[in-house]
Amino acid sequence: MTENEHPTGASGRRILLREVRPYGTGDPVDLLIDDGVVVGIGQHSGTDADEIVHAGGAVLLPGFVDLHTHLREPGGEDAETVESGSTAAALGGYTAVLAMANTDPVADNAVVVEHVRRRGREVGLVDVRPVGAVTAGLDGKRLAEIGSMARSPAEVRVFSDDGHCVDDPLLMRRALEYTRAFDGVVAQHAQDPRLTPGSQAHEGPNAARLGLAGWPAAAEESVVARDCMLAEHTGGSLHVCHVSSAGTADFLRWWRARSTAGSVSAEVTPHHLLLTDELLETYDPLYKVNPPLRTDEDVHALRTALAEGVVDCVATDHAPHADQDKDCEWSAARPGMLGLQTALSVLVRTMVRPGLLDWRGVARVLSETPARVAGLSRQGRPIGVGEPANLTLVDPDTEWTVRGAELASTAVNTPFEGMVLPGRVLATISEGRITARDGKVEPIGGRS
Ligand SMILES: NC(=O)N[C@@H](CC(=O)O)C(=O)O
Repeated sequence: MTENEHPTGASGRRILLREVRPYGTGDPVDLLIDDGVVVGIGQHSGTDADEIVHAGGAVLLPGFVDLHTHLREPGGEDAETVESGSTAAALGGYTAVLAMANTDPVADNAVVVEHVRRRGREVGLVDVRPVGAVTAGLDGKRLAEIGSMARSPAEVRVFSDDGHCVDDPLLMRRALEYTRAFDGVVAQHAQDPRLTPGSQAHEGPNAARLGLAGWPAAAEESVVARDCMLAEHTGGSLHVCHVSSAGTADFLRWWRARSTAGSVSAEVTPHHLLLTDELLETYDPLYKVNPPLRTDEDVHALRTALAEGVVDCVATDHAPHADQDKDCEWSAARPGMLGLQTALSVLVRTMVRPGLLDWRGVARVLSETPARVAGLSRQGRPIGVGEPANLTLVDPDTEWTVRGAELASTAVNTPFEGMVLPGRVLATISEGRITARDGKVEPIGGRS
């Protein structure tokens, strides 16, 4: 299948969205979709539609694209599968997700990435795009089969050792050079391992009080600075995963003002926009994550950087873990948090309600920029006639209580357990097919 075909299968149906507000502005309009494409925006009678969705003035956005999802298949199916993760993604408003390579076996060759892409198509709820590993077996020693993954039917464009840092500067340089040849991107988990041996939490007074080994922000900042320089030197494309510190944001601001070559994009996670290391007090491993939750000052710097476009997108780092890996003492627990079904709500709470981002800004950080970074030409498009119908309908006002057990993931490790958050996804439309509506995915059998 090529980029121009319909990854989740065009419906051939006519769907009328009644009374939607594209980007949350203006008077409500009706939007007509036919065979996967938006064919009309304005007033429509609805008499010739197969299906009508009454939106009541809800906000319409381009479908969300997650650059950083751990789907755990193959090898970690007790935490998540392509099917359960795709379900969570569709319910969270996503029409495409990039599936990280730290599976078992590692996605460092064409066979594994093709398997993941195929499973995504079989499930058919979101466009699942495998990320390829940068180094074989994520060992940081030699490059993975980057070219063969890029040329394979899985069409891999983003490469990452996420969970591990590509800390050898020569390998990082080679990866940036190599991926440049096919417009690829290296997504770096920036963490100097020599500065973070045995690290458990943000290095600061809270970790010290609890006797937890620290993960200093400098371990991230120094790698980001080095990699930006390597991107400029090689002309390659660097994507910085999960920016977590005020210092990284400051560096990127400075870098963007002076850089002349290469390309740098950066993501922040919803949890780093809301949560701080004060939560360590609970000693609850739900709050253990890599990079760690940091301070209030970092949270505010990250919000400002996202509003300014210095950090240019939001990615979930959705990291499901089975109960036995979270329901244990802090130091034995695996780092990571669920994120797909709460990302929009956390963004509404941290950025939209405080006036830091409007809905156009939300479309930019959740959809347009991630689609551009991933090279997905059918995603992150403007809402307009002739465009592919990858869309998300949002009720900005309704508040809901997060319950891990009610989320679609196999794992339940949400750090937002019990929190009341604003904003709900009413419906997700992928290539003209309703994939999620009113908190339920639409069965694939319902597709014509
Ligand atoms: N972000 C996380 O805390 N966890 C990630 C990998 C990682 O970055 O350690 C995971 O795969 O679980």
